[in-house]
Amino acid sequence: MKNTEKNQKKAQSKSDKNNNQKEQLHLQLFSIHGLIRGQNLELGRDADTGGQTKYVVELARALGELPRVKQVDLFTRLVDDKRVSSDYKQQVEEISESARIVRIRCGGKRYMRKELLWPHLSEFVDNVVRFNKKENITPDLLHGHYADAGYVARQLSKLLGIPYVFTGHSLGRSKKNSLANKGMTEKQMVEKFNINERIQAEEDVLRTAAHVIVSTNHEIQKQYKLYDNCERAAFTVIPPGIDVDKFYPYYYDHDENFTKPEPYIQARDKMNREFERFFYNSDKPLILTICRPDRRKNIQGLITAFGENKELQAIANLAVFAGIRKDIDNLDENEKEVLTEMLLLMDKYDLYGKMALPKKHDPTNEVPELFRMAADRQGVFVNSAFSEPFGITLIEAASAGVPIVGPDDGGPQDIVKNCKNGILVDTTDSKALGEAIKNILIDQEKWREYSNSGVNGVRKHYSWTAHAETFLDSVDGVIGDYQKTTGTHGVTQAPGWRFADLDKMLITDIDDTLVGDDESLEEFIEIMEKNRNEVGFGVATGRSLELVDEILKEKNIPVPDVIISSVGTEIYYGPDMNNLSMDSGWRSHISYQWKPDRIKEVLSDFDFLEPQDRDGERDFKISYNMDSNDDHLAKIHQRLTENKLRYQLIYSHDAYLDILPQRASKGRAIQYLGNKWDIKPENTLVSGDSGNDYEMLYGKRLAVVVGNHSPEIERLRGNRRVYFADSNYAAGIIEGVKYYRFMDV
Ligand SMILES: O=c1ccn([C@@H]2O[C@H](COP(=O)(O)OP(=O)(O)O[C@H]3O[C@H](CO)[C@@H](O)[C@H](O)[C@H]3O)[C@@H](O)[C@H]2O)c(=O)[nH]1
Ligand SMILES: O=P(O)(O)OC[C@H]1O[C@](O)(CO)[C@@H](O)[C@@H]1O
Repeated sequence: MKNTEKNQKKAQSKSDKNNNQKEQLHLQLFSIHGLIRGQNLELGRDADTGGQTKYVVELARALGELPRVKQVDLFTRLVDDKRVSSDYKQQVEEISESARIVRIRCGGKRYMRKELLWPHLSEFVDNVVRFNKKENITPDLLHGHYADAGYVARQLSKLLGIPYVFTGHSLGRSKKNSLANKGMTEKQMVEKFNINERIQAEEDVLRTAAHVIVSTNHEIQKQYKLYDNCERAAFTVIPPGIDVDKFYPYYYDHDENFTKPEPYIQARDKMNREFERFFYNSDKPLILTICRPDRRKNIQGLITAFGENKELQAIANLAVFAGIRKDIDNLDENEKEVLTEMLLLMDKYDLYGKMALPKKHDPTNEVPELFRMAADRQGVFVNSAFSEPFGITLIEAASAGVPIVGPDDGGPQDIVKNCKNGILVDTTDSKALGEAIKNILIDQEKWREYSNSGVNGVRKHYSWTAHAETFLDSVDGVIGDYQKTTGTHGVTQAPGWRFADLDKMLITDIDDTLVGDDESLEEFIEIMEKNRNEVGFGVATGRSLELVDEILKEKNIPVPDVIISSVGTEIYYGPDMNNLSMDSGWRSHISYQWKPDRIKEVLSDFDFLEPQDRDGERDFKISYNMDSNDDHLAKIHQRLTENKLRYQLIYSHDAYLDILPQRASKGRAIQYLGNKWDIKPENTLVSGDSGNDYEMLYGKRLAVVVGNHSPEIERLRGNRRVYFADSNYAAGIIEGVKYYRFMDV
């Protein structure tokens, strides 16, 4: 299908969608950290696998069940690492008829903690763009989960012209405050958690997301209120749901007509045996906690509360399920600290025989069963976190019929208001925590009341089906927002609208290639415009963006679809010269090991280098004037390598020296564009005239060297995919276009 037709159809289908609410939707969810799969989630495996992991899988399934939804893609990171299951290296995993997990490469193959993923997020964005183009998908809505996926969804939204919504799960500013209260310095937080980048991403998301979905009102009032852009965000409160079939009430087991599923029978048996290993008397009421081994969960507070309260120790046992571990020594520093402190406290209060710290458990069958075991033993579930954005464990406990004790800060306040299933306390006060637990344990009537109303409250307030329906209702208007960004010809400013359908592009150098002869330039423009629907038009030049603008205006050249400027260090998308969008993925790609200040510093004593005026300098280009002298170049190379700096030197016209990041060049920028938008090198025609075009002309692309080329480019002659035109300037490009039969002439 011709691209004009494709674009029209696409615009038509989008406007149909806006008019016909019954049109089926394609939703894309993002939760980057990895270790997400359809079955047997490894919750609590580490600090990054917990409530959010479960939330996104269950949300994807629930959305996929709605009649109005055609497809849900849940994107996460592809991990190919012997230390984790091979399930995580499968690119696509169907998790229901209309929902699937799509795994995307970014930052190599190894599994890594989420804070280390920030430098690689642009790669994630680019690979999603490519995946969608290959699969011919134009999603209707993007949904980022957690700050990093918020960043990804925002970038995709800009590139593709599609609205996005955001769910935070846990917020950087709250974490920063709580770490500061614990005595951590800002420097440590930046080093360990990349906290400021995360907070900046959250601020940006609040400014630009179409909706911010939160689980509770408290999240808005107490957590998002800490953000400068809070007032600009459109919040929607929708609590998550729970699988009530899995977390069924404990008393079902006592009904002779109920057939307990086999996996739960086995799970109970196994957990009973586990308790036998730890407890003197494992029939005593059980104080249960299940959480990630994260300092914020304040497990130490709970052990202290139990340790300090002899009465509590006399009436109950404490079981702490804090993730899964083999060897604490091999864990990440934060988890290691939490677990070590737990063991030290157990020893300090001599809790042997009264406290269990099992090394592993299975979140799929054993966790639901553990809640029921706690209920059967007339126990209590405790979430002792300092604060909790929501607290899925509290609704799991409610659903199974265990009363709860939780923090009087955050989501638990909404949960207890709805479910009336327990007591909230200041969890930093270990005495109060211990007393609250004891008060439920010793009061049978209260226990039963909390247990029953928890079971009923969860079924009334926390359903994934209701969540998914409310979600769709609230984003309905947003999906219609396409039109707001639609330009006069039905094409939006977002490059995705143009590039998602393009299979071919022509990219040319400007000076002495595209311009030089006005007559043939005019002819070239005519040909290009005639083919513009099928073929993207780009320029790749040493000029800065401002100078590109100047020459385009001077020569009446239509605004290209893409401008690669400043020797390949910047990529911009048209079509509106006053509103170009920069490719931030490219920016982030070339920023790798780029240390401009350090470069300037180590070269500062070379008096043969004269810095060019500030106009010549860009974020990714340092420019000097320098007389021709081989010795000078050698000295610069030596100085930069001695200082272990990564760079490229481009010396031109025997006068100008540009120092660029190692990864930047016109050729690599074109290759990057081809990869991102899935345009094959064989469908990319490039043209140039001089030495600084050499690297973009060499390779698999269809290259055209214009007749008026400089001698240094002669070395390309004889290459299969390099055509040397006889004609000069734009006429040479036209000759090359004809030679390759690249487009209608
Ligand atoms: O060793 C463990 C630890 C946790 N879990 C499970 O993991 C989930 C934990 O969820 P939650 O209690 O909500 O805590 P977080 O992991 O901290 O989740 C974050 O994201 C959730 C979803 O938005 C919010 O409810 C939380 O407040 C927020 O901190 C629950 O299903 C637990 O049963 C296990 O199975 N085993
Ligand atoms: O401590 P943080 O960085 O706020 O993150 C909380 C973590 O808990 C999770 O719920 C784990 O699934 C994720 O949201 C996140 O990885």
